[in-house]
Amino acid sequence: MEERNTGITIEASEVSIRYRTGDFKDIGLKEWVIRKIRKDYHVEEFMAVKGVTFKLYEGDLLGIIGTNGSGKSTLLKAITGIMEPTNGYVKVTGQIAALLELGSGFDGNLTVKENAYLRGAMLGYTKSFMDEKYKEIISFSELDNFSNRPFKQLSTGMQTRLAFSIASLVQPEILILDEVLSVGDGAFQEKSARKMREIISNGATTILVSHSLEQIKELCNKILWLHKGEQVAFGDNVAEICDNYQHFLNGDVIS
Ligand SMILES: Nc1ncnc2c1ncn2[C@@H]1O[C@H](COP(=O)(O)OP(=O)(O)OP(=O)(O)O)[C@@H](O)[C@H]1O
Repeated sequence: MEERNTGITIEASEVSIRYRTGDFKDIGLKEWVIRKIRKDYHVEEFMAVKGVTFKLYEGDLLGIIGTNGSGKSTLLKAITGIMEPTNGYVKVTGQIAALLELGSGFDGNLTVKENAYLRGAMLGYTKSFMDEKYKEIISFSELDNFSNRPFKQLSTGMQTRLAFSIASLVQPEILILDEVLSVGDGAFQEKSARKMREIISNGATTILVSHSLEQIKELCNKILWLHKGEQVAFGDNVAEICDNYQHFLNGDVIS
């Protein structure tokens, strides 16, 4: 197949990501001194992602699958720039709207409205833009009656709806969603899937981490399967890779 070079929005090349635990900044000065004296100071290193390589083009919707701890969220952190790859590189062309850990970027004691503005500011939206869009956000997330309630009174599903509504408000060039669409109820899942399709049909590249193979098959045109940080498969044969993964989960032997 002819290689297209234009329109690449995300390129991951041999990306490996290492976590270090127990080092100085993790344990603090006092514990470090004690462990040094006891000759019990070790830094543990752990490769969470190992040599992942893929390219995405405008309009691609990549689904990432893999069992717990396979490195999906860690890879997203490298794509969004929260973490630097230890080896390899990630090149991103375009503005990213990412919905990673739920609740991060929210303050439980502030109201829903104040949190919407706070989150908006974190995504780079101005106050006047938020003034203009707030009604749309609150109505899309079906939280019209909760505007002045403290954020901590919202259920996890409600929090997700708010976060999704804010992140998807503008037309991002790249949309990254980590396990968030499964949290809302069925009706909201449908609505957010519709919204995602709208964003994608306008040319955005989307990455979706999901444990729902049905959702991946329905939405994605590309798929990446990670296992213990390794790339088991990447391609556009979404149904086939999902089936192989299902066999793997069932414990069947794959020929
Ligand atoms: N801050 C950290 N320090 C050390 N190890 C970490 C850290 N965060 C994650 N890990 C480890 O890295 C590996 C990959 O974690 P990651 O969260 O990327 O997996 P995941 O595929 O997103 O899992 P899940 O499906 O459970 O969300 C796991 O073994 C995890 O324990």
